[in-house]
Amino acid sequence: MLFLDCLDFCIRNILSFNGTKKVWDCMRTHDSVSILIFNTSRQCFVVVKQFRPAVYMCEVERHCPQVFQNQDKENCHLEDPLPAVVGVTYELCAGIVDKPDLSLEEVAREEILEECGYCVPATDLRKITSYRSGVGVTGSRHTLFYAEITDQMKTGKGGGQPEEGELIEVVEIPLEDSMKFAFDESLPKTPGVIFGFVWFQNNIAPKLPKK
Ligand SMILES: O=c1ccn([C@@H]2O[C@H](COP(=O)(O)OP(=O)(O)O[C@H]3O[C@H](CO)[C@@H](O)[C@H](O)[C@H]3O)[C@@H](O)[C@H]2O)c(=O)[nH]1
Ligand SMILES: [Mg+2]
Repeated sequence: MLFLDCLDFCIRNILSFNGTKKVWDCMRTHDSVSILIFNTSRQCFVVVKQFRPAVYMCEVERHCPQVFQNQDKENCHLEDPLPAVVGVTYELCAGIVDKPDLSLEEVAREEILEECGYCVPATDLRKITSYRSGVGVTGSRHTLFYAEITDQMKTGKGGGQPEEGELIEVVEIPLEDSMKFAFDESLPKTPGVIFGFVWFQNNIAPKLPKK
């Protein structure tokens, strides 16, 4: 049931390519936004750390493949479950687009406030680009924004909405460490973090005042 909470529904589609019928699992999901947040007061990125059930289950399969081999049997459970930390990833602040009356910028503004605690006017958000996420299964559209913040814009603690089951840790990555962080494979992260940090190096870093 854990996964079903995140989905509208899951269907098996029968498609036809060149006369050959194919069966494909698809999920219908909402579009989404994420925001590359840079704190100009302290020259650091603001990202979030979050437990992701899907990441956790991949780690369970990697470390304990027998769990999936026995999944049809009753009493299929791990004697010694992996710690939750194996399912925690570094991500950009992000949210699903599930309020039809809000613009993408307004959805992004709300997520920055809820998850990271900074109050940013929607008009200050700069669209970087949009792309297709999860092309194998969902194919939904993801729009990436850039926001600059200062310490003075902090109005709350962030952390997400616990009543919706969100448990989010806000993490700051100093600019000088960001490229090492991006390519350190021991720190699990989304492609959006890597792309965002590299985009910043190409588009924003050259214009920063020299120290
Ligand atoms: O760096 C990132 C960060 C997020 N995403 C995607 O962006 C989408 C939306 O982000 P998410 O943080 O999952 O959405 P929220 O709206 O913040 O939270 C939703 O998802 C949470 C986690 O499942 C639930 O707890 C909430 O109730 C539900 O509103 C998801 O598909 C993520 O995979 C990326 O592609 N790259
Ligand atoms: Mg989120």
